[in-house]
Amino acid sequence: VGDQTREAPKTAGFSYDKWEINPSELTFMKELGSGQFGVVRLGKWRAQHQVASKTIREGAMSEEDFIEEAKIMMNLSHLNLVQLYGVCTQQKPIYLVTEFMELGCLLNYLRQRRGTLGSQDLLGICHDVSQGMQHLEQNGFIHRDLAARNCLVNSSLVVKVSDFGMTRYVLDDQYWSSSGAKFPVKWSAPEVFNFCKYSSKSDVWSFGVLMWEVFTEGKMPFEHNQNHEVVMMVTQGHRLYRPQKAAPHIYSIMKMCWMEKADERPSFTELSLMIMDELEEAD
Ligand SMILES: CNC(=O)Nc1cc(-c2cccc(-n3cnc4cc(C(C)(C)C)ccc4c3=O)c2C)cn(C)c1=O
Repeated sequence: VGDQTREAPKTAGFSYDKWEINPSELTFMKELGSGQFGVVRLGKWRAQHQVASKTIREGAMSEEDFIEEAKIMMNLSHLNLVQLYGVCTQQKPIYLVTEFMELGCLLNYLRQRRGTLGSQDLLGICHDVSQGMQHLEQNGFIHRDLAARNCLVNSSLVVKVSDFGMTRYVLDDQYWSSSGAKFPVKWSAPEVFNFCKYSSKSDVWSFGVLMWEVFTEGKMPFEHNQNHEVVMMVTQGHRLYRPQKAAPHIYSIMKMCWMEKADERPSFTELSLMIMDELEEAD
């Protein structure tokens, strides 16, 4: 009975030996939106598993490099990382199949629920993200575009980090050149917007900005400033203000993430523990 009888591995992929998914076992339903690589749809695998499938628009991604990396990404499995289940590369366009997150992106979730979330809820969101990022850090994996827009929420209100490492495969140079209009300057550490020096410590800087997004319930960082002004302000030592919903202790965690020197910023392991302490303290 083919691989039906062989239990699929508990880890990421559906298929047994390869990380290829047989497209004939996928059915597509409603469109979820479109991102950097193209349209994303809700789908079903073997008629019962809900999945998200990302169609990769021609010319949007350096596909060979990605397919090489995909095997590694599929081994990154954690409760707070959106699981990559497999790829369909035997036809054009190729598509990626991932875990489906019912409530969509964290940024919209925060904006839609503005005023309804207590600081414990907000802290719980930050803890989820720090746990996922700790797993990436432990595996020497850098996200490069951590922000509330790149996190997703499921129906159990678990927050997961999405599209980690994917910026390396974006072909749109408006996106990845630091002077490009789409470059995420407001989430970037100084060593990133100056020298494109990425590390887990530059992800920590972005995590501090994500905490600020969470505690402002989805505000745009430096909302009255353009990217080039933010580069100057941050270089001169200016930082985002304390959100009203963030107690001084919480704000001090954000500020640690924004230390100018990367090695003075905490690790995700330390961040996770500090946030856990704040969560328990309030209980
Ligand atoms: C209602 N539920 C849902 O909508 N659920 C879901 C929505 C999306 C979704 C829908 C449209 C666009 C994008 N999207 C957004 N930003 C992206 C950013 C990048 C980088 C490279 C710039 C970081 C790459 C791809 C994307 C991308 O595909 C996503 C993640 C993905 N998943 C798994 C869901 O469960």
